[in-house]
Amino acid sequence: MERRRFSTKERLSSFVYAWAGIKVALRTDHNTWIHLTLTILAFGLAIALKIGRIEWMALVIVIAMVWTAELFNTVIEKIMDFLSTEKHPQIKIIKDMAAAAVLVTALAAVVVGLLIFIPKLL
Ligand SMILES: Nc1ncnc2c1ncn2[C@@H]1O[C@H](COP(=O)(O)OP(=O)(O)OP(=O)(O)O)[C@@H](O)[C@H]1O
Repeated sequence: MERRRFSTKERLSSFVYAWAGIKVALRTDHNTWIHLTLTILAFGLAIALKIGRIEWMALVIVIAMVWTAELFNTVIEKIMDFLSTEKHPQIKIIKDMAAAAVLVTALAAVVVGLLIFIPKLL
C-alpha cells in the first residue's frame, strides 16, 4: 500500500466534506428536520433546567447516537436507490432494518430525556 505524507490541508478538507454531507442530509432527508428541532428543544430545556455534567453527557451521547443512526440510515437508503430503482423484497428488508436502528436509538433518547427532565419538572 502506498504511504502518503500527512497533509493538514487534506485533513481539513475532510471536515468540509463531512459538513457537506450534513447539508445534503438536511436537504434530502426530512427526518433530520425533526431531529434538529428536537435537538434544539432538548438543549434549550437542558440549559433552562440547569442539568448536571453527567446528565449533559448522557444527553449528548444519546442525541449523537440518533443523528449517527439517521445519517447511516440515509446512506443505506441512497446506496440501495443507487443500486436499483426496482422494488425488491431484499431492499425492503435492508431499508426497514436501517430504519429500525434509528427507532432503537430514538427510543433510548426518549427514555434518557424523560429520566433527566421529568424529576426537574415535578
Ligand atoms: N426498492 C424498494 N423495494 C422494496 N421496498 C422498498 C424499496 N424502496 C423503499 N421500500 C420500502 O419503503 C420504505 C420507505 O423507503 P424510502 O426509501 O422511501 O425511505 P424514506 O421514506 O425516505 O424513509 P425514512 O423515513 O427512513 O427516511 C422502506 O423502509 C421500505 O419498506
